[in-house]
Amino acid sequence: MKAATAAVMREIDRIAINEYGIPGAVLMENAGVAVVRHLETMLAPLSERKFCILAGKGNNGGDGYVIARHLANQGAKVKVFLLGEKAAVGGDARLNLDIIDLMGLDIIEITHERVWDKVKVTVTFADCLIDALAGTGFRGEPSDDMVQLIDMINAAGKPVVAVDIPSGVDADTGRVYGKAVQASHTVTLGLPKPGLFLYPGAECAGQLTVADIGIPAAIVTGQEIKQNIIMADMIGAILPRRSPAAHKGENGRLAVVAGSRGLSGAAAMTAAGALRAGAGLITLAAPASLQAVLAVKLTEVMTRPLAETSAGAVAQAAVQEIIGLASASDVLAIGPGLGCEEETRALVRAVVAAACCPLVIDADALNALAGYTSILTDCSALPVLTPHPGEMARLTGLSIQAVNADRVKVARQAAGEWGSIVVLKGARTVVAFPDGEVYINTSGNAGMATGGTGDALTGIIAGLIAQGLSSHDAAVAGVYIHGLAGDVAAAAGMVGMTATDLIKAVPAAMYGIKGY
Ligand SMILES: NC(=O)C1=CN([C@@H]2O[C@H](COP(=O)(O)OP(=O)(O)OC[C@H]3O[C@@H](n4cnc5c(N)ncnc54)[C@H](O)[C@@H]3O)[C@@H](O)[C@H]2O)[C@H](O)CC1
Ligand SMILES: [K+]
Repeated sequence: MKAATAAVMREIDRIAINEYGIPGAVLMENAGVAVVRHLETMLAPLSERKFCILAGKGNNGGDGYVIARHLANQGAKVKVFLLGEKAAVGGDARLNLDIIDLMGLDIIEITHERVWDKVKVTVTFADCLIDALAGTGFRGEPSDDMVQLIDMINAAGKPVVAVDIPSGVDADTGRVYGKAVQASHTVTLGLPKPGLFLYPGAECAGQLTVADIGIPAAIVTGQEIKQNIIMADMIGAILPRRSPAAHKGENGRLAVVAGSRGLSGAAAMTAAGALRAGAGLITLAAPASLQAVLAVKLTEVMTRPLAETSAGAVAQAAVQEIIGLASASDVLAIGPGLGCEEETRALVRAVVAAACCPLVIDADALNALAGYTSILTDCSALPVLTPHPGEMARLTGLSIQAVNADRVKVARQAAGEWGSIVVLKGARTVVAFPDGEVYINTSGNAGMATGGTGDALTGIIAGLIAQGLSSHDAAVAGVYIHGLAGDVAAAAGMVGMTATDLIKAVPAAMYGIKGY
């Protein structure tokens, strides 16, 4: 599903109005009617309900006046509070404000202190609050009076339906600079906005509905929209159907270079993730002293002992063997549990520079690339990097806070600079491509915030590449399947679920998407 930033939505709006001749008031009418239809599904019969509509001075408020008119026509009790003066409202919003004024609806301007008591009483006795304070036009920190109103809405304990986006949430980034409305439902207009899927905005949106407001489809398809939301149907179309006559050699050869003394689990989970994602033949190359334990842990995986340092990490002497293994493989996953010895880091850089198969680079291999990202642009196939925010901070020189403040922007910039696919992990993983295309994941849960889930993701993405998916499709499908497997595992209890539980749930997640 495509998602529109505020600027893209404005442009789509502009084309609909100026080039197709659809009056802005018609779009606003459609927007308001779409919200009322949603209210009917929630609160019928509307004639028995009391609504409090909190409107701003912009077009989001305009949608609110349309909603007020239709609710009043259906016999509902409606009070409208306007955050500002009527005189400050212009354009299509003014048109609709004037109509409800003529209808005799109660419109109260919040312009002086005395009004606040009235707001409080209305909010307290309403069955539902409509948040039409601000939408895509909202910028920065909310003003003091908006904060006061947001606090009142959030404290009311009532159903709150946000029009387009909860007020206070940045439509592009999901950032909340001060306070934001905590909606129970959001009806977003035309196209969903990225900020509804990225935290903390995603948490403010509640149950999300995308409403058609009559924008010609050709306008949307004609736009170069680079932001996408990953949903199950998209992944269903990506995943190949396995031939009934398939044999293991057709499902790809995959090599994993991972592990060091004390970190054998990371290596095992990467290989197991690939196995459960359906890879045909997997070779796990790890320091020689780990081979015996890994062979016992992973019955179906072949193991390859590598030369090791005195501390039990992969030694420089293993470089040719790994490059040879990569040549005989469809994909190489490298990094989990490799440790932080300088010798191993140099080896990682040598392998990344020389390997001629697609790479999935994670964990300690990413740390090895800090300061050396120029190697990535010379890789023969577009490498997939899977940093968590800490690794991303190390690679970019930004703070973790700065990475998380605008995950889409940071991932996109890195993907462009490094000529790589960047999978920035975390709640709502972002997948970014060098051409600026971005995918935001929607599956997964907080139970996945536990050791080993990142290793599993590396294995899953590599396992999909092994089966013939492009690195592009494997990255997008991999993050969704990984999150969905987490959701399947969490059904038996979210807190305390392990990466191994997630890995075991990968086949069920894929079955849910594709039916195999
Ligand atoms: N998607 C569409 O095609 C349509 C969208 N519609 C609705 O219009 C809004 C966007 O309207 P716009 O006039 O551009 O801005 P907003 O109403 O979202 O916001 C302006 C409003 O907010 C106030 N404001 C902005 N920042 C702050 C702040 N930091 N603190 C306090 N107040 C702030 C500003 O003063 C204005 O009052 C879109 O979301 C849809 O809901 C159309 O109705 C139909 C077509
Ligand atoms: K809103």
